[in-house]
Amino acid sequence: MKKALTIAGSDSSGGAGIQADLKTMTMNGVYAMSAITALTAQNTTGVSGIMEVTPEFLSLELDAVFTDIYPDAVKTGMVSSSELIHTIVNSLKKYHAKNIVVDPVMVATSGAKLISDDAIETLKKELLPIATVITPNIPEAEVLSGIKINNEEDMITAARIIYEKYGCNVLCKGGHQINDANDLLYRDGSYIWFKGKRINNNNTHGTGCTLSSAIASFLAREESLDEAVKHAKDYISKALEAQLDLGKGSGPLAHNYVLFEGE
Ligand SMILES: Nc1ncnc2c1ncn2[C@@H]1O[C@H](COP(=O)(O)OP(=O)(O)O)[C@@H](O)[C@H]1O
Ligand SMILES: Cc1ncc(COP(=O)(O)O)c(N)n1
Repeated sequence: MKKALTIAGSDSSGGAGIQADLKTMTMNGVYAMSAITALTAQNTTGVSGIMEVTPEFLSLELDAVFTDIYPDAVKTGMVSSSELIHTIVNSLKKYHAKNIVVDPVMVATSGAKLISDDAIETLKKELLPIATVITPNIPEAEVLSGIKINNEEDMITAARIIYEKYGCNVLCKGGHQINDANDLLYRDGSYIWFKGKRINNNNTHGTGCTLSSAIASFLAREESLDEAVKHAKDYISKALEAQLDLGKGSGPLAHNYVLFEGE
C-alpha cells in the first residue's frame, strides 16, 4: 500500500487540518500518517486557542515517520512560525521527500489568522521552492503574487508570477470566486483549468485541507499531477454535494459520502 504524510495543525472539530487530511487520505486508498505542528481549539464558528509544538518536537515526529514508514507523498498545511517551517524544510531535504504538496494556509474559513507575518516570508523563501505543487486559494495567491485577483485572467497572471518567482507548480483554487468553482493549475510553464460547478453549500470548513491531501494521496499512487488534481477535484465535489450540515457555523465535509444518507 502507498503511504502519505500530513504535516499540519490539529482541528478539535475534526473538519480541517490533520483530521480532514487523515480522513481524505484513508478514503483515497493510502496509508495516512501525521506530524502535528500545533493544536487548535476550534469549531465551526472559530478558533479559540492555538498551542504550537516546539521545533525540536516536530523534528522528532518527522524523524520517527521518515526512518520507519517512508511516505510516498507529503502534504503540509498550517505551519504558523518561521522556526517550524525551517524544521520541516530541513527534514524534507534530509530525507529526500518526494511529491511535496504545500497548502499555504494563512486564514481559516472562519476568519482566524493561522500564520505569522515573518513565517509567510520563510514559507516563500524556503518551503515553496521545494514543493511539487502549492495550492493557494485566491486571497493566499494575492499575498504570494503581490497582485489583486478579480477574475480568471488575474488567476492565470498570479499563478504565473508565483511559478516564476518560486519555481513551484501552482494550483490556484477558485472556491472564493463569485460564480464558478474553477481551479487553475499552472505547471511546467503552461496552464490547465479544472472546471467545477459551484455547489450551493456553505459548509466549506476544511475544503482546502481536503483538496491538498487528496492530491497528495493520488500523487502517492503514482498518478501524474494533472490526473491527481482531477481526481482530487472530483472527491471534493462529491464531499460537498452530500450536503452534510453540522455545527453552528461553516460545517465540515462528508468524507464518507458513500455511507451518508442526509441525516
Ligand atoms: N461551493 C463550492 N462548490 C464547488 N466547489 C467548491 C466550493 N467551494 C470550494 N470549492 C472547491 O474546493 C476546493 C478548495 O477551494 P477553496 O475554498 O478556494 O480553498 P480554501 O479552503 O483553502 O479557502 C477547490 O477545489 C474549490 O474549487
Ligand atoms: C488546523 C487548521 N488547519 C487549516 C485550517 C484551514 O481550513 P480550510 O481548509 O477551511 O481553509 C484550519 N481551519 N485549521
